[in-house]
Order: sequence, then C-alpha cells, then structure tokens
Amino acid sequence: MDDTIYALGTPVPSRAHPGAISVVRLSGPRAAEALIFLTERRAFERGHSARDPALPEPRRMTLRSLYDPKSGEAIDRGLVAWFEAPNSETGETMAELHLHGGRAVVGGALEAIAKLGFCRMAEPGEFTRRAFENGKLDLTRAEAIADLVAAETDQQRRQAMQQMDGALHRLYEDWRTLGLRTLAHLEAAIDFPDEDLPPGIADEVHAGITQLRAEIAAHLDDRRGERLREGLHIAIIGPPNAGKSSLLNLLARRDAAIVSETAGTTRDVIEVHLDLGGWPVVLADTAGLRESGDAIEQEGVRRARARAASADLRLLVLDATSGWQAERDKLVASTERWDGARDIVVVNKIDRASVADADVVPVSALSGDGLPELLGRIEQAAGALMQEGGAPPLTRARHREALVECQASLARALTASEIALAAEDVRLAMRALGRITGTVRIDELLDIIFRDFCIGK
Ligand SMILES: Nc1nc2c(c(=O)[nH]1)N(C=O)[C@@H](CNc1ccc(C(=O)N[C@@H](CCC(=O)O)C(=O)O)cc1)CN2
Ligand SMILES: Nc1nc2c(ncn2[C@@H]2O[C@H](COP(=O)(O)OP(=O)(O)OP(=O)(O)O)[C@@H](O)[C@H]2O)c(=O)[nH]1
Ligand SMILES: [Mg+2]
Repeated sequence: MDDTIYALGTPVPSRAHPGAISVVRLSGPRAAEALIFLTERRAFERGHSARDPALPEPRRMTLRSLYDPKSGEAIDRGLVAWFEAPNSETGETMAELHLHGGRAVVGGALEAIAKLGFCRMAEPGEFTRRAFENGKLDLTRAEAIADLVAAETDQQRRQAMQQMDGALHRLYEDWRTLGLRTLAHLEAAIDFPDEDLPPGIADEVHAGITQLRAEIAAHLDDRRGERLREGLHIAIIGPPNAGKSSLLNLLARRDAAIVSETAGTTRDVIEVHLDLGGWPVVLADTAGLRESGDAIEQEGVRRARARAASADLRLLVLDATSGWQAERDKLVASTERWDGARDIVVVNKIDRASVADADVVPVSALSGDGLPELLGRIEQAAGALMQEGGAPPLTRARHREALVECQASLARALTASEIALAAEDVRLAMRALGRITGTVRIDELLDIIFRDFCIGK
C-alpha cells in the first residue's frame, strides 16, 4: 500500500481502435509528485517536492504538456487532474492523465512514469482493492464495480448499480447485527453460569436464529441475481428436423448452427448469447429427441435432455407438417421440469401448414413469420422468472457458499446441547456472513476476488 501504482484505465489502443482519449491513473503517496515531474519540464533532474505550487488545484482538470522526465521531450498535451487523499476513489492521493488515444502516446506516457523510478504497474483490481482497504467500499460493492464493467444488458447494469449502492451490503450487515445481538444474549448466559437464563431469553434467542434462518433461506432460493449475471438459460428442444437450429439462427441473427434436411443433424449443444429485451440470455440448440441406434446421436440426445432439465426456460419446437399434437404430448410428458405455465411450445413451418391453437406459438423459421410474437412470449416468461421483488437478489456463488455455511452453523446452534456450543455456532455463522462483505477479512479470499478484475480497475 506504500507503493504508488499506475495503469491505463481505458482499453489498450490498437491500430484499428486508437481511441480518442486514453486515461492513465496513478494512486499512492507519490502520485502528486509524479504529476509534477511529468508536467514540468526538467523538474525531475532539478528535484521537486509534492507541495510545489505548480500542482493545479485538486479535482480540477487542467491542460498541461506531458514530458519524458529523462529527456525532457514532450509526449502529449492533455488534461490532468489530481485528487488529494483521502478524497479519491482509492482513498489515496491519485493523479489522472487524460491523453490523446493512440499506441505511441499511451506507450510513451507509461514509459515516462516508469522512468520516474518510484511507481510500479498496478495488478488487476489493485485500485479497487485499495479502495476496499481504505474503507471506501465493502466487498459486495467492489464486486458490483466488476459486474458493472462487465454488464452487457440494461437489466445487468441495473442490478450492478443496486449492489454498488450498497443494497446487498446493508442486507448482510443487518443479518449480522441480528446474529450478533443473539450472540450477546448467549454470551451473557455463559458468563453467569450459576444463574438460570432470564425468562424469555431462551425464547428470544430461538426466535432470532429462526428468523435469520428463514430470511437467509428465502434469499438462497432466489436465483434472479445469478441468472442475471450469468444469463438466463433457454433450451430449444424437440424432435429431429423440426427446425430447432433454424430457429436458433433466426433468433441469433447469424448462422450459428448447421441446418440440413437430414434428421439428426445437430448433436452437440450449441450456445449463443443474446440480449432479449434487456435480459441476458444463453440460448442453446440441442439434438433432436428420438431413439437412435447411433451412439454419437444417443449421446447428443442425452445432452439435450440434460440441458432441457437444467434450463430456466424451455422452447419445445415442433413441425407443423407432421402430427405435432401427438409429438407435443409425448415430449411434454417425458421432459423433466416441464412447466406448462411458463415453458413455450413453438410450432414451426407454418409456411407449409397452418396452425390455429391459442396455446402454441406458430412461426416460420424460414420466413420469420411469428418471430415478434415468439420474442414477446420469451420476454414475458423471462420477466416472470426475474420478477423484481423488494429484496436485492443473491448475485454470486461466493456469497451463496458463505450463506450455506452460515445456515448450517445456525442449524447446529438450534440443536446444540450446551449454551457455549450454541454461541460458538452462532459466532461461526456470523464469521461466514462477515466474509461476504469483508468485515471479516481473509487475505487469500481478497487475492482471489481482485485477481478477476481487469488491470486498471
Ligand atoms: N476520470 C475518471 N472517471 C471515472 C473514474 C475515475 O477514476 N476517473 N471512476 C473510477 O472508478 C469512476 C467514478 N468513481 C469515482 C469514485 C469516487 C471518486 C472520488 O473522488 N471520491 C471521493 C470524493 C467523493 C465526493 O466528492 O462525493 C471520496 O470518496 O472521498 C471519484 C471517482 C467512473 N468515472
Ligand atoms: N418450409 C420450412 N422449412 C423449414 C423451416 N424451418 C426449418 N426448415 C427446414 O427443415 C429442415 C430441418 O431444419 P433444422 O433447423 O436443421 O432442424 P433441426 O430441428 O435443428 O434438426 P436436427 O438438428 O436434425 O434435430 C431444414 O431443411 C430446414 O431448411 C420452416 O419454417 N419452413
Ligand atoms: Mg439442429
């Protein structure tokens, strides 16, 4: 944390995408000093102090030339700003160089900083990690920043923003406060072993733990957040040759899957990522469902069934020209987790046979007829699955694991044979909760979390 770190905060400029502007950020005790040496020609040789009046007012963008500290050559003329600790993103002194985009400018600026000899390149996520270390944000907010940068759809961005505002942090800290209050009751009872528990305390402890368990259980059941981060999984299933791959290509607007008149063309699961009405979707095409003597096709059918079972939503695609009602009844009955109220039956090839049935969505993957209606139905089903409630959703496997551990400890506390053991279980449960927000810090965990960030974040 004593180091002054620096990194390019914008994408690496390439020949194809030089970028109009590139931003380099520095953070640490010598960031302001670096800015002086970079913006005052020859100051580096002469020597200068961070208190030098040549620094612009903090938080004020100022147009300056940027010089190589060794040669004195001008590298660029751009806007610079600095932030005085602790009033910055990281809580440390920070400086920003807003350069012209382009590889030579950015390369020259990074080299110039390196030549100062007292700054080093930042590790992935190191800026955000410093913000965490300096108490600017908790781990759930730090993770929300990574999610915000990764967000590709409106709904993903909304969720990340909600988490960045501290919605999850508040939820988990409120639970911890409740648990710690219960723990205090238990500890009071241990400290006075000769006395009976005051009347009502045992009930209060029991009620507190039970309430906590119920709230955490409801939160664990809520898959909205993880679905939104990872994408809603939709599986296209149906008999061979019904036009499943054709439909996937139509929805993806590209030739992602091979289409042919031969039944049994698709064997592997083929995934495409789509934005359907703001919902991130992972749409999967699968092998046609039929009994087959071919071992490879059989494996494809096994994968298709597995995908149908694990998906959040299923599209059953049938062929309008060949007894689709009987096929539908058979496949609906044999598909695990089929939900008549939510999953969608699509009857394809209506360019060749008309379909009048209010319970199915008629389409032609060939002509595109019925596509708007199908998209409407999918968005409606996605909306129902992701229905926004008041409580912020669980968003990460890391949080889920800690909450599952918390639940197990609370369950043990309820059945513990001694008060001291119950107290220890509640203490463990609260440690698990504290790990989510970082209130209980574990260095290895921090390494893992911030390693997944991009450099410069
Ligand atoms: N130029 C620029 N744009 C950027 C960033 C940046 O670092 N530089 N950010 C990088 O992520 C994001 C903004 N995040 C920021 C978070 C906190 C502070 C900050 O100065 N916080 C102070 C003062 C708060 C205030 O004035 O209300 C503080 O917390 O004490 C700045 C940027 C997005 N845009
Ligand atoms: N007339 C007509 N033909 C279609 C339509 N959709 C698909 N086809 C044709 O039906 C045949 C099968 O299409 P695919 O998309 O490969 O069918 P599939 O369900 O993926 O088949 P498998 O991968 O073998 O299970 C191809 O010859 C397509 O051109 C449609 O809406 N109308
Ligand atoms: Mg296919």
